Amino acid sequence: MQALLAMWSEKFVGYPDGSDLPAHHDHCLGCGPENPHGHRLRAVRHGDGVQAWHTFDNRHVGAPGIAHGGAVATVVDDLYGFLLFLEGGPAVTRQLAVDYLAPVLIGTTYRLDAQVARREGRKLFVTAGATAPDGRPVITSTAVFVKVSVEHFAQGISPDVPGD
Ligand SMILES: CCCCCCCC(=O)SCCNC(=O)CCNC(=O)[C@H](O)C(C)(C)COP(=O)(O)OP(=O)(O)OC[C@H]1O[C@@H](n2cnc3c(N)ncnc32)[C@H](O)[C@@H]1OP(=O)(O)O
Repeated sequence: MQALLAMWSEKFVGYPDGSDLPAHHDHCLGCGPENPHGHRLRAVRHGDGVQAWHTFDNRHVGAPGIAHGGAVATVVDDLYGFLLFLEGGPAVTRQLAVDYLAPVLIGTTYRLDAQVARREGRKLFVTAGATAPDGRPVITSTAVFVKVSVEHFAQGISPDVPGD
């Protein structure tokens, strides 16, 4: 728990516009560099939001040549997680909606953007989208994140799980 507290306090600091944002942790399915099944999403601060460029590979295939919808949702959910570094503290996904406007193709690089649309008490209402190289939107999303204390994450800590 102490290590977790230390990790959070190191990461929830100010990030200038355009700077790289850190992974949530090394084994995070969305962005962890040590997760062999993960997406290794990298994101930067972009104004008051976050931006990423992402390419799905054959580990994430659904229909041939097309990214699995769940994989796309994972990346969008994790992208929202980068907004929390700008908010200054942790929160978790309470509700996530994804509109799939067009197939997300394996091997194509998409631009993803996310921002906080509204804050209400402990809730963050966030929006995101992904754009194809020709500028077409391929997904849009909304979500509700709820701010939590670091103690929330103690529920998942086990000595047998890598990264804990
Ligand atoms: C540092 C983070 C890394 C980010 C990684 C990427 C993101 C993730 O994968 S997070 C992991 C997945 N998410 C989770 O595990 C969260 C599981 N859920 C929980 O733990 C709890 O529901 C928790 C702590 C969020 C809130 O619990 P609880 O305090 O009982 O409140 P709950 O009844 O669920 O509702 C919370 C608020 O959301 C509101 N709410 C719920 N659904 C909706 C909705 N669809 N639209 C609008 N508001 C909603 C509720 O009305 C409530 O509002 P208020 O604060 O005004 O009362």
